[in-house]
Amino acid sequence: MNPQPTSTPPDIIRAAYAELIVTDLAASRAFYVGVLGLVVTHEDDEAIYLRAFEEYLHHSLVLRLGPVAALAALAYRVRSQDEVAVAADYYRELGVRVEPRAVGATRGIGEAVRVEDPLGFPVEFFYDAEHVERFTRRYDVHGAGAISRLDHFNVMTPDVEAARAYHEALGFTVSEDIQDSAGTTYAAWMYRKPTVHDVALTGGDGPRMHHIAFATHEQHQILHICDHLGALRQSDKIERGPGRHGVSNAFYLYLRDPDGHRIEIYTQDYYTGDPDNPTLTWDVHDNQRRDWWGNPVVPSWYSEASAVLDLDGVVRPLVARTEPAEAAVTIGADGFSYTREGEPSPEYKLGHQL
Ligand SMILES: O=S(=O)(O)c1ccc(O)c(O)c1
Ligand SMILES: [Fe+2]
Repeated sequence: MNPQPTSTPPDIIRAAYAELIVTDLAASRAFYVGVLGLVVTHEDDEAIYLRAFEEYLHHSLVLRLGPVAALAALAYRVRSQDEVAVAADYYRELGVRVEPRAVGATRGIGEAVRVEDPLGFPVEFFYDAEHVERFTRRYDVHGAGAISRLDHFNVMTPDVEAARAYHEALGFTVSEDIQDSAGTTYAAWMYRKPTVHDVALTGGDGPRMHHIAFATHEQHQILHICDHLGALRQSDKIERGPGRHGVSNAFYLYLRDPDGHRIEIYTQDYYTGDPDNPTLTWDVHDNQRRDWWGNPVVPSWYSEASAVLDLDGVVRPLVARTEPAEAAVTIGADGFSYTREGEPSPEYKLGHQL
């Protein structure tokens, strides 16, 4: 693989949609439409095309029926239809698999290109897409848990530094990251749109999809989703949170869908659009980095993630992370995390699980 292509990278605007393989469309519909309130743009026996309320493109999420729950595509919108060809050339020079996609290969999407990126992820670049009704002001259909837009992808990959360099070459900028005193990077958040991230890199065995995140405008929408799941006696779909992130400052909730795909609902991160936006680096031992209130990260959040398909629909084999694992170093090996640097935290705030 050519690590540093000379050709121009595609001009990526934002993380736009994800395509997930689910094993039971009805169960998935009950979750994504019945609980999360996403709008159905189109549905048939094979797939459901969903959008968040502020999305005017055909969809923010495709749920496609299949035998194995997995990620089928992460799709970025580029600035013009010409940028699709730029993307194809860039990835051909990278020496990875490039598959042009005809108009309608994905319902509602025009001529596009899908690649197997250097990290092993199936990524689509598109511009032309069908415009549909934007439900921004359709308060008559917004539920109490109204989701406004897709915000970011979080991918699990063994070498975060290499993944960071690959995304920087694509024109992404790091807003925040987590490192240790030896310079190991455990996670990084990178953006094209002027918010904290379009993609986050989580160190771990990969390629795996850690989560897809949707944004709401306010905390009460996230709290309603929790209450709604409680009313359905489906509180087991709540994996982590609600809480306040240290990184990004967002108020967050992590859910697991009927297939175990992790979905984050997220609100109140911040603007990053000036050219000199400062990068914030967190110490991996800072107990407030992942939850500003110091609440522990549940072990499954570090260890579990969705399988990823190649462009033939085959699950990608995993590459093991060789650098230290965050879950091991924050409260394990050296036995400490801190709320205030230099002061030991009490056991109950170290996040040990019973
Ligand atoms: O848990 S972290 O505060 O590191 C975090 C920050 C932003 C995110 O989108 C996320 O998934 C996780
Ligand atoms: Fe996230």
